[in-house]
Amino acid sequence: MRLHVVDHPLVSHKLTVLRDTGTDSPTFRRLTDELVTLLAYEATREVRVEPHKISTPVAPTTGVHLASPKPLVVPILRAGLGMLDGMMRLLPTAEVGFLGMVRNEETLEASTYAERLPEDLSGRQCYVLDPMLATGGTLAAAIRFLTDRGADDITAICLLVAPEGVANLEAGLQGLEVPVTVVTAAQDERLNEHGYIVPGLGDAGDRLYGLAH
Ligand SMILES: O=P(O)(O)OC[C@H]1O[C@H](OP(=O)(O)OP(=O)(O)O)[C@H](O)[C@@H]1O
Ligand SMILES: O=c1cc[nH]c(=O)[nH]1
Ligand SMILES: [Mg+2]
Repeated sequence: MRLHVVDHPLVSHKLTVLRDTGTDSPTFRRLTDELVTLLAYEATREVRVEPHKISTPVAPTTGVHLASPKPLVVPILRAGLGMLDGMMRLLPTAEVGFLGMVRNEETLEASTYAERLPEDLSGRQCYVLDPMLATGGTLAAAIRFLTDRGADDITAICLLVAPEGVANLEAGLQGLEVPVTVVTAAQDERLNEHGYIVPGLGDAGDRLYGLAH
């Protein structure tokens, strides 16, 4: 597994505002959207393209366009939904599949409550969207879903990751042939005793979609 921490002052600036307890839900949603677009630029560096002939007003030429089959974008509900528009801004013709997953806050085990993905993902590049990689249980389960259906290349975009979650994910993916990359704005210090990322930003789903404050 490859971990890519995007090192850019604008990413760090926006992330700092996002973390702040004083940032309200509308601002949190807007910053998430902006951050995802910046991360998506890095995450799509190896998106597959194929040659494409066009004519400019001056001359014929050969450029590229997205290869077929088109990439699949998979937001993990609920919090990953807040990342979808920022991703689709860069990949407007991608297909979108959905996974609904929730972590039990006592056991920290992830379970799946909704799934709407194409049956056959053979040869597909997949982009998984989830703001938080904490224990890594949710992302590991999502990646298994996709590879079980034939996905052959997976990139996850996470706003924040915890070192423990990265290590767990790496261990959980042992033996998997499919390349997996995680692109993130920051790797934080650790998890606390409740499985929350420290310093983190709190509960991403609540901050995106919970009661406004
Ligand atoms: O790495 P893990 O320890 O599995 O935790 C990370 C998961 O927890 C959060 O979702 P949550 O379960 O809170 O659901 P929500 O998006 O509906 O708030 C987050 O969006 C991740 O999906
Ligand atoms: O810090 C964390 C950990 C899991 N889920 C969140 O939303 N935040
Ligand atoms: Mg949550």
